[in-house]
Amino acid sequence: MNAMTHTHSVHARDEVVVRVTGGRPLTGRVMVQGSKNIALHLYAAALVADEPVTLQGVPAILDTDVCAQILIHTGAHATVAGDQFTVHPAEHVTPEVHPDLGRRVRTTCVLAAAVLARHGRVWFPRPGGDAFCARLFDRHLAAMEAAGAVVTSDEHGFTARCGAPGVRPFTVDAGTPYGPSLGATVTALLLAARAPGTSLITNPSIEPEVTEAARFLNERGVGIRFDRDGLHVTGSEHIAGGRFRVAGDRIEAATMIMAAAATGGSVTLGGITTHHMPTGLTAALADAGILLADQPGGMCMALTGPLHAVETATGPHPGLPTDTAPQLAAMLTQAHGTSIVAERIYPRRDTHIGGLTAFGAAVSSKGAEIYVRGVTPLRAADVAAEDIRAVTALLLAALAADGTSTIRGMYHLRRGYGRLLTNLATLGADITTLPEAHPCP
Ligand SMILES: CC(=O)N[C@H]1[C@@H](OP(=O)(O)OP(=O)(O)OC[C@H]2O[C@@H](n3ccc(=O)[nH]c3=O)[C@H](O)[C@@H]2O)O[C@H](CO)[C@@H](O)[C@@H]1O
Ligand SMILES: C=C(OP(=O)(O)O)C(=O)O
Repeated sequence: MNAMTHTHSVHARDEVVVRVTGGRPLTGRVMVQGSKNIALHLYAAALVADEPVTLQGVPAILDTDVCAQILIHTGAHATVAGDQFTVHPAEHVTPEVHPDLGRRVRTTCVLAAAVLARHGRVWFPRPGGDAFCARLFDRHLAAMEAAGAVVTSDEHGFTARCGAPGVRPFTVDAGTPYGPSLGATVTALLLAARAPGTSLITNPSIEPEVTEAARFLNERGVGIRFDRDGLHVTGSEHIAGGRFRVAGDRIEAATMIMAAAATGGSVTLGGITTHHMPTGLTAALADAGILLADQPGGMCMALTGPLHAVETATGPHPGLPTDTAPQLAAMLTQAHGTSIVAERIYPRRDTHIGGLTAFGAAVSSKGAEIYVRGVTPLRAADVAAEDIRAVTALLLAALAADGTSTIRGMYHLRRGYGRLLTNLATLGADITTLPEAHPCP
């Protein structure tokens, strides 16, 4: 019998609204959670192991709960103890990614690749996650086909099936018109990890999600070498288990730094160092007037003076992460001058603009570019967020605004942040959560 202690119900979208009274500088020290996106890719990587794997420092968020249930649905035994997630390989496998839960998270294809790598066949639905624009997954299917699977689609999803003896060594390109695909690189890594021979992934992503998944596999017997041709992966017949720690969440860290900067405060963060922060992010922050420095057990930030406008663009690691651009736009409402934040990973990612405008921000978009004019005094607003980073951009605006704001769409926050609201309150934010009032029938 599989056992799991849930921190969330994975089925109910039981909502709360958040009330924020802005205008208080955020100051103090808090811990960042383990990285959402690294953890989610490691949940998939844990499925290719032949022995129990314990992931330490797992964030208590909806997406990790959903992924845990997906692993259990495949037949794996999973337990949670505090921030540790342990998965034991399945004795009796159900080679499918749960049809409903698989539509809730983005890593569906990566999870499917792990099942295919171990068991030679899998069914999976179309991936979920945020829907701010079309998010393609053709390179994931290409990797499965290159590894010898025949991939067919039905009304609800896809079947990938290899002949005996399962996945074979392959070459696949992880490049897309928007740069290397993070997810497809991990999909290819997991397939190659169990293929008998050496595979080559050309144009691989080098996001921390990839390098941590590669380190996880390498420590467990998979040969991994990176050179100018790409990632060379030599599969292993036996992939060991054991413990692996999830790195700190650089996106949550960036969010708290920007919230502190927008409110004229200063924070120290435990569980993360400047080494975890991509240089594209630290450069944009430095241009805005925010400096980061390591401290024992963490990192601190300081403002060099009033915030300045910046011109920056998201990009592949170590560029400015796309997952920080909405929060950056919110912070830049409090910077002097006109900023431009261009989105280069997605054709469009601007669901935060409407909400920021409701706070009185002078924000607009033209194609993939977002323009922010500051300094604009923000006023309280009643807004709803549509996705995970838009919700934190709106929270950040509320923290900098005059008066009490209401933010809806907390389902998106719960997907990726386990204790952001608690952390912000510890730093001095005036935040309360209330059950959402439902209209009378
Ligand atoms: C490189 C990068 O910054 N990746 C981001 C991407 O990861 P995620 O893994 O979700 O997305 P990918 O890195 O695969 O996608 C990057 C781009 O490539 C395109 N694409 C992707 C796969 C594919 O098969 N074909 C294709 O064309 C996507 O539509 C997108 O425009 O979104 C996550 C959530 O916001 C972020 O945490 C990641 O940092
Ligand atoms: C968009 C994000 O998540 P997902 O890929 O899970 O939708 C994100 O982490 O910013």
